[in-house]
Amino acid sequence: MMRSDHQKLKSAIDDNLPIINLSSSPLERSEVARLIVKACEEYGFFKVINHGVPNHIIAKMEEVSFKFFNKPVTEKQQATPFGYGCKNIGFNGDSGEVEYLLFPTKTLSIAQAQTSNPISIDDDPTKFRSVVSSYIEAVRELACKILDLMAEGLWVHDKSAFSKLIRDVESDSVFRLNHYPPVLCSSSKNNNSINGSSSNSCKVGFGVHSDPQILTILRSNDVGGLEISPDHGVWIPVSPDPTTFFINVAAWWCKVYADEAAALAFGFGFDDDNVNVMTNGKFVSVKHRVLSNSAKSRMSVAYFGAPSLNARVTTLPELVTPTKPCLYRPFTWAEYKKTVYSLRLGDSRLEIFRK
Ligand SMILES: C=C1C[C@]23C[C@@]1(O)CC[C@H]2[C@@]12CC[C@H](O)[C@@](C)(C(=O)O1)[C@H]2[C@@H]3C(=O)O
Ligand SMILES: O=C(O)CCC(=O)C(=O)O
Ligand SMILES: [Fe+2]
Repeated sequence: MMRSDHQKLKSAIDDNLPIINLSSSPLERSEVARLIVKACEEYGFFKVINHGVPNHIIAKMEEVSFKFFNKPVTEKQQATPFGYGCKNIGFNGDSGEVEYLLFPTKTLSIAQAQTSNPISIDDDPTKFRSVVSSYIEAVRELACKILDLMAEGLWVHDKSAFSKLIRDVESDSVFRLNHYPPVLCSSSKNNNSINGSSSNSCKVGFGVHSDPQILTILRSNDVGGLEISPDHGVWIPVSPDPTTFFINVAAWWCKVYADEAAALAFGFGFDDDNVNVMTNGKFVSVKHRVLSNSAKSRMSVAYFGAPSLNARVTTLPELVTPTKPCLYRPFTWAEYKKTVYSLRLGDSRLEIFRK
């Protein structure tokens, strides 16, 4: 990372995370778009206020999550076609002090169709589905609003170029409810602690990773634990704020769209001193993790907006010039996803797609 970038980051950290106010007037829209792009450049992570998601939808979502995680394990395991998991994350040996419900958003329509096979997820199964459907619809709108502003801030010709990927009916978006039960921090050596050392260390709820989709819309209850690492070796605790949403930008999207978009928009070249995955396009995808709380349960809800499996991800034509060629070969979301799911949480995934 260049020295000036490093300093910029440090001063921004002291001022806390970027906060984007989405209730701006039409006149302020271009300024909001600029601030979003700046936040993506410096952190790949920001929080939004005045987001427009109705409080009652958020409150109901929290209520049904709480109710679900309070059920006996055997009941939670029967929550088909929704995928319940406990401690094991993914298929390659990652684990954490977390239980979760994870499913593609399309599952809801499948569940709707399976009326003969009721889902034991709520005393009233239709309530769970309708609460989750309304929540997903609302956060998808929020994601689209943000993606449109990003396109605007990057001077991309087609302002809906990004949002239309997740509006697609075949979108491969994913929804996840996480519950981190209270776990005592250990003062002895522990295999599942942050560093495995003998210091007073907290257990890992969700290990270090970056999210693979286009954009993540994350909300939690008022219990902390989430930490982000905008700079190697630096971990910043994110104060919980249940009235807001936290936004995470994914790495592949940054590379295929934003590398050149951001470079052109901000006058940075690809031949800067440190041409690498994270800084190449000046957008970053933040590494994050969750540490368990020793006294309270953390609950989080994440919507991971993704394109359809066969969406071909290429650089937008207006952003390619003879002197700013595309650095990565085009790939489909299916190809990228397959790679991601064959790897561990913290593994790096993008080099495979370099030209
Ligand atoms: C270990 C893994 C879990 C994960 C798939 C992966 O192979 C690597 C990425 C992980 C992640 C992180 C963000 C989301 O929570 C998630 C659903 C995703 O799309 O990628 C998870 C995957 C998972 O839990 O299955
Ligand atoms: O629980 C959280 O705050 C973060 C969860 C997360 O990073 C994820 O589900 O990918
Ligand atoms: Fe994540």
